[in-house]
Amino acid sequence: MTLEHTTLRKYLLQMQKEHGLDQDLTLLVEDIATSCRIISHQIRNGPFLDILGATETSNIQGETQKQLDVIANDVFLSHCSNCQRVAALVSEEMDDVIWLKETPKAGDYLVYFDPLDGSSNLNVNLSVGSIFSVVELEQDIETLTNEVVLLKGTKQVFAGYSLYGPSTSLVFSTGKGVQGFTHKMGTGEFLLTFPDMCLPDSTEEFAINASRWRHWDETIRRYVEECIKGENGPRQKSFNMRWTASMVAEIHRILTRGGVFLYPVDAENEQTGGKLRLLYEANPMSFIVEQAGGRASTGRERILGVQPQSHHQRISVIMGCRNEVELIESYYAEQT
Ligand SMILES: O=P(O)(O)OC[C@H]1O[C@](O)(COP(=O)(O)O)[C@@H](O)[C@@H]1O
Ligand SMILES: [Mg+2]
Ligand SMILES: [Mg+2]
Repeated sequence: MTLEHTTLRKYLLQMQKEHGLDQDLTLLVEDIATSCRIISHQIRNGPFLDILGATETSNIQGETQKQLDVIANDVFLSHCSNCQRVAALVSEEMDDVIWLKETPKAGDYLVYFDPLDGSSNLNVNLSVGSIFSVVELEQDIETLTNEVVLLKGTKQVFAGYSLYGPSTSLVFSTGKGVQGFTHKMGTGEFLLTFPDMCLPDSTEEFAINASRWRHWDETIRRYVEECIKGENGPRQKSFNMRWTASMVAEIHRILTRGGVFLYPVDAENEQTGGKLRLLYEANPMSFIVEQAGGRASTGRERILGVQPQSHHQRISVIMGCRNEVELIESYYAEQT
């Protein structure tokens, strides 16, 4: 049977049958897909509902919340709590871990999410997304502490994102490659439109917020400078650059046509460890990128191997086509 245009339900059932995908995880993935469908609808009707603006509240990271950050968070909260195996939820928009079980057991799930990524793009009608990740507990838990949710990205059993662009995409991995679905207007189904998404090893496109040049360390400056020098520089080829200020849009473009994405730790953000959050931005995207054949690194180590220290921890992020990420890692190795 060809998988092309298979519905999400059919794909998940096939994964259950052929790869032993857990039935509860299947239900959770469907709840996540429902959340994305609802959020997509809210975003597309945002101007009518007058919900594109800011709230008067800030999240734990000190960022002003958009109304849709809060709405999207509520949607994820209510739908991801449906699955009986979910023990806890961790969100960019919530200060604390939300515990759904008092005594979680081995096999229960922890769900991490950035309900709306790139939300500064909302009121200019550019792409935003949601990012999500699921980890399975390896042991029974007797005391509920934040340490319980501080698990390495290598422990993820599912990670994905939804991109609310010209169409709504749902891209995820259960550890068996990366599958891209598109929300079909009219029926509301997610259909498999981009099976087995793969990254090429090389690229001629990079993505970085170049306005931060003055804050970068010498490795990042060297890498970007060499790209910009084009055919006559050490790379001997011409590079293109993109920056959409939405990690989801950025990674989706890279999965589709190659590239490398950088949001490195720099002199301005080093006190917090970088800009992007490890548990619900860097880890899920690293899982996807690795599953598509790419590489995800802090510049000095594999992101998925980093032991989290706190649930809103930030980290340096360099991910995408393997050759570029390895080149930057080799530059960092030379620096020390
Ligand atoms: O505004 P900057 O510094 O370019 O940062 C853009 C980055 O910040 C983020 O928007 C952070 O995500 P949130 O909108 O979830 O806070 C990334 O998606 C994006 O890569
Ligand atoms: Mg984000
Ligand atoms: Mg966000």
